[in-house]
Amino acid sequence: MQLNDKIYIAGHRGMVGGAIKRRLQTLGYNNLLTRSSVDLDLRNQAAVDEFFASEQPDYVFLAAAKVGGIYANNTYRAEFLYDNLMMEANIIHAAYKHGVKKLMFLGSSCIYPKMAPQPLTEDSLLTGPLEITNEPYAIAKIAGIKLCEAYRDQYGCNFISVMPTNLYGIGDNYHPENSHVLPALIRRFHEAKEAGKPSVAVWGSGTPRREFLFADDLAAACVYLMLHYDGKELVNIGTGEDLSIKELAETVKDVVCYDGKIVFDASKPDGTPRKLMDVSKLHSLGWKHTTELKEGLVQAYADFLKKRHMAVS
Ligand SMILES: NC(=O)C1=CN([C@@H]2O[C@H](COP(=O)(O)OP(=O)(O)OC[C@H]3O[C@@H](n4cnc5c(N)ncnc54)[C@H](OP(=O)(O)O)[C@@H]3O)[C@@H](O)[C@H]2O)C=CC1
Ligand SMILES: C[C@H]1O[C@H](OP(=O)(O)OP(=O)(O)OC[C@H]2O[C@@H](n3cnc4c(=O)[nH]c(N)nc43)[C@H](O)[C@@H]2O)[C@@H](O)[C@@H](O)C1=O
Repeated sequence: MQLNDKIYIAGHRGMVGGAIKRRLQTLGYNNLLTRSSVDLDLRNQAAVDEFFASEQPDYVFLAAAKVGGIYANNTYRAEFLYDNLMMEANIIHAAYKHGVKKLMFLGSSCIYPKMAPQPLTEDSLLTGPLEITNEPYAIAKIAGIKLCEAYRDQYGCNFISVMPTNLYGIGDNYHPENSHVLPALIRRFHEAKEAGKPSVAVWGSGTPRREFLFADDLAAACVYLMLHYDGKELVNIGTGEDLSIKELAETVKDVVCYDGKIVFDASKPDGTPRKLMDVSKLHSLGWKHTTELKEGLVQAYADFLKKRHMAVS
């Protein structure tokens, strides 16, 4: 990937797309192509084809998707399947049709079977049933992986697939119901502190375990792999360390400086008991994360406060 190559970041306004854009600019890649969903609805095949025909990107980071936490995935099941299938199919086909040199598809750790041996290796894909709460999203992501593989097999396309673990950081989604656990807890502990509430409810039992990677670290991994990896096989991207939801809640409580109690709401789903990624392949390719959870949480909370202040001013 040369500095003057035209690089399309699908989903540049999102947490991951924004981090990839920052990373590319830091490295001197300034021929960047972006469109918001208002200007280009990626579910519209004709619009996507026309966009690729007129813009002719050389590289594509496919970070656009319908994304959310366990409640959103389990509530908007049709949208998570349809929107993600349409976006990925349209972009992957247009990339082939219009001669894109290389495309990176972003999947997710939820593609692996609910009870697969931990840590999750890339070859455990399709070896068992999926977690029900995010099965539509997972099926869409698996289809994206298979599309990239099939276009490589039939047309020789250099399309690679990476599987990020749970992510957080600058520009995260803090929606009270639809967000992922980490941003949800930042917001809930902050609002409880502001309101002087005696306790904060955390969904589920607190026993599931999750791995969290700072989004700017993910972006660095994505650019690194776009530059150095051309294989057909998946690459997991994570930290290789996890913690329980209870431990996460206690850490967020400390970062936000909330002094009330934590209570667990058993009426909410736990989801997958654990999804720790095996990142030995990523490490063997020469990349390792640098931002540890506590440091990333401090940066994420600062970003949350900045955006909140901007929203009310
Ligand atoms: N967040 C996480 O924990 C994880 C995320 N991932 C993957 O990383 C990628 C990015 O996730 P993340 O940044 O968190 O998600 P965000 O929700 O922050 O961003 C999603 C982006 O997709 C765009 N988008 C959604 N629907 C459409 C549409 N119909 N047409 C055009 N653009 C659309 C949005 O554009 P706009 O803002 O213009 O509307 C937005 O910029 C996704 O592929 C996701 O599956 C993988 C693992 C974990
Ligand atoms: C990245 C991955 O992320 C999603 O999977 P998930 O990791 O299960 O999603 P989550 O972050 O929403 O929840 C993790 C855990 O956290 C607990 N939990 C506690 N309190 C809150 C809470 O307030 N909000 C949420 N959302 N969860 C909470 C919750 O009960 C569960 O045990 C996939 O849908 C899919 O998007 C995907 O690929």
